[in-house]
Amino acid sequence: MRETQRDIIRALGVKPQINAREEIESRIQFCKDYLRHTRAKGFVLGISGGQDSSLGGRLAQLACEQLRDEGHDAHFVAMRLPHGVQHDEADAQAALAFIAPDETVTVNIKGAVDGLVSELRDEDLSDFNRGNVKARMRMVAQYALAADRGLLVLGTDHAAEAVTGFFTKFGDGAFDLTPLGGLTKEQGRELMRELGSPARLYEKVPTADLLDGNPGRTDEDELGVRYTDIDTYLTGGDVDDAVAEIIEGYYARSAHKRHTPVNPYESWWRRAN
Ligand SMILES: Nc1ncnc2c1ncn2[C@@H]1O[C@H](COP(=O)(O)OP(=O)(O)OC[C@H]2O[C@@H]([n+]3cccc(C(=O)O)c3)[C@H](O)[C@@H]2O)[C@@H](O)[C@H]1O
Ligand SMILES: Nc1ncnc2c1ncn2[C@@H]1O[C@H](COP(=O)(O)OP(=O)(O)OP(=O)(O)O)[C@@H](O)[C@H]1O
Ligand SMILES: [Mg+2]
Repeated sequence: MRETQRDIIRALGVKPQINAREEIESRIQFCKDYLRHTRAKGFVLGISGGQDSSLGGRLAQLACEQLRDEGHDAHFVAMRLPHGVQHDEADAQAALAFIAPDETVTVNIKGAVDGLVSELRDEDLSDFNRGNVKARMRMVAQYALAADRGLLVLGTDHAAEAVTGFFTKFGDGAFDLTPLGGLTKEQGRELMRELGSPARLYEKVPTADLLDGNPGRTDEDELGVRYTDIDTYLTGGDVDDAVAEIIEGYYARSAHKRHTPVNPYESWWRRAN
């Protein structure tokens, strides 16, 4: 195994193999423990129709149900946050049916995104940068609801995204806790199967779906590397040197996304590439 590969695996806490049932139970327990520790009243999470939020949402719903059975207050709010009309709304509805959340709240973020972009008076804001505004607007919506209801905001960050920094800083990268930390994409899929999810939710091609000009653009197309290769790398397997170098390049460039913002007392960034 490459030395950098070993360091990354350790830093992200990836296990080469998992027992899906045990992972489900420990991650639900983590959500329950954290909620009780903070005395918050439950969780909120944006539900897109993709694998990650379907998994995170179902784990959160199960955690809240178990807490209620144990006599505690706990409530899960699934947030639908379409930008206008979502091309794969049917998948989002299938995700909601699978999660069976205590409550669903829908906020169309398009008006807020358009309003902000027009106030910026930057006619040339690229589709790419506008996409990151969408991800941050979803964060704003979730935190507004969380504050109003005394909830915590869940994230869906996991090892296969953390390694490349493939998330919007302070957008979907902003959350109070993520139950999926350390998992590869395939391990997430194993948990979905174990939870009895419909196949369409975990067989769906991953997409950030942030571009007006290219709806449903696949993550793999944008990244230039396949999740199967990222997963192989993260579980200690061999990938082509060229692939490993792409992954390690992403990891180095995105270090700032895996740290709290720097201040004059910090020096980690001086040792980073
Ligand atoms: N070295 C450094 N130290 C501290 N801060 C640094 C920095 N370099 C950039 N920055 C800051 O970071 C900003 C760039 O980061 P960011 O705003 O995140 O933007 P960026 O990384 O350029 O774009 C986000 C990427 O994540 C993908 N994404 C987003 C959302 C969801 C998903 C998904 O999988 O569903 C994927 C998206 O498709 C895109 O490729 C810069 O504008 C700058 O403010
Ligand atoms: N249209 C949307 N409605 C609600 N939440 C969204 C939407 N798009 C993105 N999100 C939120 O942003 C998170 C990051 O998106 P990401 O694409 O990584 O996850 P996903 O869509 O759940 O799964 P996948 O990565 O397989 O597409 C989602 O997990 C979800 O919480
Ligand atoms: Mg997605």
